[in-house]
Amino acid sequence: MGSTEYTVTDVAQHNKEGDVWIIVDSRVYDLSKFAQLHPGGVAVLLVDSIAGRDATKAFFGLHRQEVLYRPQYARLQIGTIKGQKPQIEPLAADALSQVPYAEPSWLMPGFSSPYYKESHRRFQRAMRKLVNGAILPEASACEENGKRISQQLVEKLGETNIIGMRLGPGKHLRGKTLLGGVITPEEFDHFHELIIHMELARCGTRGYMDGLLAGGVIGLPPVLNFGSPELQTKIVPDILSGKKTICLAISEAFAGSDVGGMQTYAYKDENEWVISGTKKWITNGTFADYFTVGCKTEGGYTVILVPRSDQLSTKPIKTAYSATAGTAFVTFDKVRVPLSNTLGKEGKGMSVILSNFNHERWMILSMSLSSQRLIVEECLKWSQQREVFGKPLNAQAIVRARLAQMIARVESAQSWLENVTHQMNNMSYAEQSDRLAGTIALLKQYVTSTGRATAEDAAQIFGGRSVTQSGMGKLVEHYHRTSPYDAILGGAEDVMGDLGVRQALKKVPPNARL
Ligand code: HEM
Repeated sequence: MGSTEYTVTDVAQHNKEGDVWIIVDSRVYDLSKFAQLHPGGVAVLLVDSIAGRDATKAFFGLHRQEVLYRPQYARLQIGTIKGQKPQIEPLAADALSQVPYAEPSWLMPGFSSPYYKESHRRFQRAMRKLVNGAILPEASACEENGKRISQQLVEKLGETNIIGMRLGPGKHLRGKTLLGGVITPEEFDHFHELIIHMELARCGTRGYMDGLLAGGVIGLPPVLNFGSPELQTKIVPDILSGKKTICLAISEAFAGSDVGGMQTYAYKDENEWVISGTKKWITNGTFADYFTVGCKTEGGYTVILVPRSDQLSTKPIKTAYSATAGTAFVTFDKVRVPLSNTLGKEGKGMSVILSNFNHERWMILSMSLSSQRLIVEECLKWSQQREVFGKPLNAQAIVRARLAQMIARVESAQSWLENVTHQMNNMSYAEQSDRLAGTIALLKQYVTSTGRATAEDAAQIFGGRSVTQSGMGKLVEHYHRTSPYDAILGGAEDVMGDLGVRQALKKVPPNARL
């Protein structure tokens, strides 16, 4: 990157084929050789309004600013315009977006919140820095190439105790150093956990977010809540440190939201379970070392912890999102595990499975909402920088009307989510199962259905750019393609709505009358 200072007149001399300079945001670029390689073609760079001119507006109408920071393009900069300073700079790794509604209100200057304390602010800053520095680059690469999360990053998640924190507060965090010591285990609550989920989702890489050990967030709690102390001592430390991974295996081709339809069967042989059957859509299943498996057993259902073995095989399932999630079809062929691997009481597995759903759904909807907010930010920025019919896109009333709906959706869901999170902080696990299952189901339905409405609005605002996987609309394309996942995983949207209402109806007093 050159540091020479030029005048606008100097740049204007370089305005023909083989000798093209342009200005973008006070930086001078020599495109003479690059023009022939330009992905947008050479001709667009040679027109009178571009070659030798300030092309800032044209550039930002067609490219994301990150293009300028890619090393192969950054070196095209030969200097700057004398007396001018760049106005468009990348944000620092821990910085907050200044775009209204791009951050939840508790992070916006001048706003306060009854829920968040100083420890949450410290934690949020550290988490954002970690996500932008250590996670986002790998997330973007893996989302595209389909490779699983690197072992190096898994271990970093272990070392910072993010793996443990994503399970929520509890004794598994005792004595641990959280995110380099930025907060103590005693301070850690569900709002810190919410921050982790929401910061991670800002990567805008839905498949990778599942690949980032989401299987453990749903597969390990049954071990922590229902496994014997001996079993916990044997497997939990390795999982929390990132040496081993675990996933949850409940759904089957025979049973999705109707969990009771599962056919994977376990019978007892002396002091072992013998398990046969199949599981489908198992997140992280392609690489997990342990499987928390829902089985039909004599007289009911039982949840059993199953280590990977020769009798357990996994194969990848191709899905609409990235293979980095490790979505698997799992086959159990007379797999034998000790009876001591039972999680909870034999025959009482359904309550283990159902109570586990609340935290899973809360995590999914938190991440889904954060992804939705990212799309609101994309649309606010784009509607400002994109000019159509000689005016910014947001000069159109219909665009502003869509933005109004989008903002209202994320803000209302955020308030509801923070209320639910506050309740989680003040209820035991059993109380949450009893009192929050319906509310969380309704909130999940709300977030995922509004998410798809937002995806549609964003697609209209981005037009053709919303259907290409690179360029200006890449996050919108991704969200539009992957947001329906959240409406299915952890319980289909329609079932969520129904569950929420049925739970409420159960509690309508029999003597209630108008
Ligand atoms: C520093 C100067 C420039 C660099 C490094 C650059 C680089 C790129 C890259 C990498 C793409 C592929 C799409 C993407 O990744 O976003 C692209 C596309 C494009 N560029 Fe440039 N470009 C530059 C300047 C310009 C200018 C001044 C124009 C003015 C008209 C222009 C017009 C286009 C067009 C029309 C496309 C295709 C956009 C699309 O498919 O939606 N580029 N450019």
